[in-house]
Amino acid sequence: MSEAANDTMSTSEQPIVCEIHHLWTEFDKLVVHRNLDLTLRKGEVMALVGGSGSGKTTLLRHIIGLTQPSSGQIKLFGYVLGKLNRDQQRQLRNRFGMLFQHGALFSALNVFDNIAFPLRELHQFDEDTIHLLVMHKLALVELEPEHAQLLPAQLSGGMIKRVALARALVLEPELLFLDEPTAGLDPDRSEAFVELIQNLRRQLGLTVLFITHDVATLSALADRVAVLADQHIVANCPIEALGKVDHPFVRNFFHSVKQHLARLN
Ligand SMILES: Nc1ncnc2c1ncn2[C@@H]1O[C@H](COP(=O)(O)OP(=O)(O)OP(=O)(O)O)[C@@H](O)[C@H]1O
Repeated sequence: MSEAANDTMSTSEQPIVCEIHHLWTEFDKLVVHRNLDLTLRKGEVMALVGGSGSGKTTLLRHIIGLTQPSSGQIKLFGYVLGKLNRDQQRQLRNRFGMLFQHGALFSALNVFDNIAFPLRELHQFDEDTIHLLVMHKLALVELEPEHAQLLPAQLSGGMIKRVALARALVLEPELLFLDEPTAGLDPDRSEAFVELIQNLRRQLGLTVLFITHDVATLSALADRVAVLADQHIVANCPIEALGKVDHPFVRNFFHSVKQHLARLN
């Protein structure tokens, strides 16, 4: 269980941040989501797990409004996606940050300009303020000021994730989405990145939804685990409670979690 889990035992009384009802996604004849429901509350750190191709990234893309489901409803902070005017969309967009699996940094922009990008798009801040905000976020993700001038091609995998995280945090979002935050990192870097997210969660009180295949990342970070299988959420509970769920994917998955926890003890 994550060390922050005790602090969030009362999250069942917290406001709902993201609510998904009766969601269907179909690509031609392929049904990816069938009547899927999911609720995420303020302050929760939820892992979304499922087999390869089960529809995790597609779901995340729907939640952040990059793509639309075939039917069903997604509410973020109480707003129904698809029913917002441009201003509301922009305001909503500024309340969450997204860390894409491979960082999705702009290769032609240096670290500073990558992190500054969402700020400059707002047209609200002068360059002195942007400088302060960017350098603050760089320090927050434990990178050095001199890293600001480097191009993405000059960064290690772990540094790319940190810069992408700084960019995701630059507008001070309440909600953070992470797609495979530790994929591609060696175990040491992966552990360091998990620690960074734990620290940020404590400092910023973030709500987090993250996709992972990595049992170590999941065990260290998640308060709850939502399991996507058979086109819908078959379990949504604290890690320990997964053992009570009678589903073949969940059984196998829980077995790997237990093995991991046994290795730690
Ligand atoms: N735009 C699209 N058009 C057609 N099929 C798609 C599209 N996007 C995703 N799919 C299909 O939807 C299914 C779910 O894909 P998705 O990437 O969401 O799975 P995932 O659970 O994130 O997988 P992984 O863990 O391997 O990253 C896959 O079969 C994929 O091929």
